[in-house]
Amino acid sequence: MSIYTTIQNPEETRLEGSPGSMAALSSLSVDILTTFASLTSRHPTTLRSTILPFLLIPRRTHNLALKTTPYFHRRRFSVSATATTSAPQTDESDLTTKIPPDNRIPATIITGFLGSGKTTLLNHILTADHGKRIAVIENEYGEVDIDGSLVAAKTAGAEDIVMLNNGCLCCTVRGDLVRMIADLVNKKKDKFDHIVIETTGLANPAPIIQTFYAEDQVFNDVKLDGVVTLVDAKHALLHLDEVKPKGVVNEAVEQIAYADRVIVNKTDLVGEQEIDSLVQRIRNINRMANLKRTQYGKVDLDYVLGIGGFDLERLFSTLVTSQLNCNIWRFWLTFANLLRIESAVSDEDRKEDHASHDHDHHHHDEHDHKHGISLHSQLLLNACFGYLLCHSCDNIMADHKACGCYHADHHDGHHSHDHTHDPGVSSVSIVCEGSLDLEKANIWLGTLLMERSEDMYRMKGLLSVQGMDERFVFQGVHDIFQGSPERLWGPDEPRMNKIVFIGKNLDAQELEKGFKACLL
Ligand SMILES: Nc1nc2c(ncn2[C@@H]2O[C@H](COP(=O)(O)OP(=O)(O)OP(=O)(O)O)[C@@H](O)[C@H]2O)c(=O)[nH]1
Repeated sequence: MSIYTTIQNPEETRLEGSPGSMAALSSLSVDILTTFASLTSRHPTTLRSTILPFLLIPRRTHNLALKTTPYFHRRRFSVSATATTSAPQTDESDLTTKIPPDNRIPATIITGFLGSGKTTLLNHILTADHGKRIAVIENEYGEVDIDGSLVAAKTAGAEDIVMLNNGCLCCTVRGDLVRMIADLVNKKKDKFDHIVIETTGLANPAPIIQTFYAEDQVFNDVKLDGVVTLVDAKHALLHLDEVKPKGVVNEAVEQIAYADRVIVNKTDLVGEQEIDSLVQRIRNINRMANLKRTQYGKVDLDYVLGIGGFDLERLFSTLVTSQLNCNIWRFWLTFANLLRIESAVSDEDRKEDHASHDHDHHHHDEHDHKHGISLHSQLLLNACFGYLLCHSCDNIMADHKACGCYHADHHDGHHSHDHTHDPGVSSVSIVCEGSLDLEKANIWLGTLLMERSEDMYRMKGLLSVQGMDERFVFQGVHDIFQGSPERLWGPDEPRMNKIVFIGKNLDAQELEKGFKACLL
């Protein structure tokens, strides 16, 4: 039998053609979800082509300002279900046992603000003894590839390292990511068991996550396993507290909001109290992710790989299990609520509300906070159901143009994505031959950072230093910088300097002039 329902409002759900008794409704809801869950896991494509298409087609209708209007699209849900009202469901029903395994390749997204320790964690994963064959996709913000060579140099573990340097994964090179994953799968499927994607430090993870559900080429072969977010214990608050202009995304907040696992890294650089207040701040943004404190990204690998954070089976079985005793009205209500993607990101009121909660639960912070469905799962449903969240105005809409805040600059065809990065933040890359006078370079950098360390988010370079046979790796995050010799220069290798600065209001000419003045 078919059930048709129109969701108008979470408080006002109407059923048509359904049996009248609550008991019947209750078992029906289970049947619907069983069907849904098994279809989801067994035939991801089938699910999308038989059920979701009905739901996927975005309609240019209303502008849904969730904060002010508790209104949802009128959307006709059609779900086929065998309404076996005679077989009563029990609380012990274990729906997950009916779900066959999902054999798609798992993918992990490593994200975190600039310099938080993503590459350090990646190297830890790649050099650890886990028996997994890992393909790596690296995305760098600057035009010059520094991380790629640092990862490649240190690892024997990676099956494949592919670089995406010509833009940010969350916007301009999303298409490249899709092609790259499709390429990896088509040509080397049997050569790796896991894909790890390191985003730039300025990536907004939401559109990257959506790629895993919106693109058939990816969805059919790869499943998103989890989002791991690194947080720099010393500098994170600086970025989390930064007030951005309306419509500009705060990437540091977004990265935490979408995490399954948060790693508070660099705890050696700060005291316990600072870490505690940072953890509290993180909890205000994301109460559901697991959290660990570390140095140099040293975490157990099962904390970051094989998380199962985005399993559709898990999501739907959570829904089912939580609804076993409830009637179908409540089921739809829950479902409707899931579509209500609430931006944890800029809701200062909620932050206040949870401050006391976080304080009370302080000692449990780093353990289990899974009392609900996480933001990424909401995003998953969001992706499945064809809604988009506009970060410019916090509206949910069926397509970009349906958003009331439609602006050509961020919704146009060339640069269409649902967020805008801070235009004041940019990168300056310098590539030049020659050898550096290390002492001069030290003085220049020291002065630069004394004057501008807040604005200087990240510096990294592969340098040729006078009198040194090795490449010199230079790393800087705000006021902390360090350098060390790496591998030997090759006999025929030109001694090129490559250095990238990322920060706010950077003056490219001034930086280039300063750097070149340190060359001999
Ligand atoms: N003191 C300290 N330094 C760390 C720790 N983890 C990483 N670092 C250093 O921090 C710097 C940045 O680390 P990366 O791993 O390159 O950071 P990232 O997030 O990949 O940087 P981007 O890709 O540029 O955003 C490097 O110099 C690391 O050695 C830590 O726990 N403590």
